[in-house]
Amino acid sequence: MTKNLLQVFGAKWKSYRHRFVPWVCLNLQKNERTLRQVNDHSDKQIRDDEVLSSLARLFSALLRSDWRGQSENRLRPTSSQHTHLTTQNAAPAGPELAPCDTALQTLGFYIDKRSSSLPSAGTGVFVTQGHVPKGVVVAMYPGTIYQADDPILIQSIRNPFVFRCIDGVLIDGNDKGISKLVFRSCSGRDRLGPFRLSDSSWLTPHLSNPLAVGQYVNNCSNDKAANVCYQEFDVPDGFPLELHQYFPNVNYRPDVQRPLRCVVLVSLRAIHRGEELFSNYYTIVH
Ligand SMILES: C[S@@+](CC[C@H](N)C(=O)[O-])C[C@H]1O[C@@H](n2cnc3c(N)ncnc32)[C@H](O)[C@@H]1O
Repeated sequence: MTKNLLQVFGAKWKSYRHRFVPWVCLNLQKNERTLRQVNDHSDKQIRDDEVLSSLARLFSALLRSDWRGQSENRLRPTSSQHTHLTTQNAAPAGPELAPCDTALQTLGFYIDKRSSSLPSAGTGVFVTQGHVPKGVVVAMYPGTIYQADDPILIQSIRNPFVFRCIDGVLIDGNDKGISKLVFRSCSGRDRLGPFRLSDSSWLTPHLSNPLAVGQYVNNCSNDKAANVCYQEFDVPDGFPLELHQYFPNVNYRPDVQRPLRCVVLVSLRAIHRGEELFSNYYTIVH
């Protein structure tokens, strides 16, 4: 009986401790070494231009394979608009492919949510097809972007999916409840003519951008070392307009005078098919 109670308490504690401030502070000290190692090596695991070109390659492939798509009411530019805005990355329409197959073809791997390999950790993210090389973008952290002074109190209550960037910008990656409603509403609001500027399909079981599951990556432990790290970047003005529809992020405030903040997860080593992704919740490289 006492053993059972201890087991239940232990499981509850393991899933709650990441939100318990004294525990976080203790572990920040423990994790300083990891942070310094990353910073000593170079400020970022991979350069911003590598992140952007990898995303542009995937998004272009998704657009091509979804060109005649019947999957959802995604707005597409007319052919004349596309000719006008097209980039070197956006080649003509290709054969229709499911987004996961497009990811596999373009990046050489595919990730998906599954029951975690850690007891009591709920859902995690796994490499389900292919092989991830070291130093590539593996996943994106979807969600609504709140500037440091935006109101987020109600959305943050009992919400383990709020990600804090170094400069205080927050990303709410919760795909349920009020967070879901807020993302949908902001995503529907922000359009430029026929173009959607963000992707809300991560709130459904059918993802248009298969990388948008980064909020489900679990924290590393003594047995399971981190194999991915978070890396922040801002989307530059020159990013092709027609590809914005695959960014799983949207600003909460419509009048934000700064580029869209995004967070990607970058591989720290080669990751093989069947392995679960683990990050360090207290290490961000910006
Ligand atoms: C951002 S969510 C990750 C997704 C989560 N596993 C789920 O199923 O919703 C963070 C929560 O996952 C759980 N978690 C993450 N890493 C864990 C670990 N190493 N051990 C136990 N629980 C963990 C904790 O409940 C934490 O508050």
